[in-house]
Amino acid sequence: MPWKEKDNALHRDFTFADFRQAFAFMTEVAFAAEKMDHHPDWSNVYNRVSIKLNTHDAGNTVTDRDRKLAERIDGIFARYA
Ligand SMILES: C[C@H](O)[C@H](O)[C@H]1CNC2=NC(N)=NC(=O)C2=N1
Repeated sequence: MPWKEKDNALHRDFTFADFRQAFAFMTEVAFAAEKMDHHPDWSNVYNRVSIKLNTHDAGNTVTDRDRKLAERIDGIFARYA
């Protein structure tokens, strides 16, 4: 799973064919985040999405909730590759 753990967070960047694909991915991730009540710190520039995950309630450190959301994000991304 190509996430980098750095500065108490998981990081991964994603690239898509175009903006619409990137935004469709973000929409699916948003629903997964809502379902888990665990939300990403992310940015989007055209066809690129950068995601950072940590747990605010644990003092902005990496917890299993972040690892679980990262897995779900990878599963969603696999359908865009
Ligand atoms: C009130 C709400 O349930 C909490 O703020 C949830 C929401 N989403 C969250 N997302 C993340 N990344 N960390 C949290 O601690 C967290 N807590």
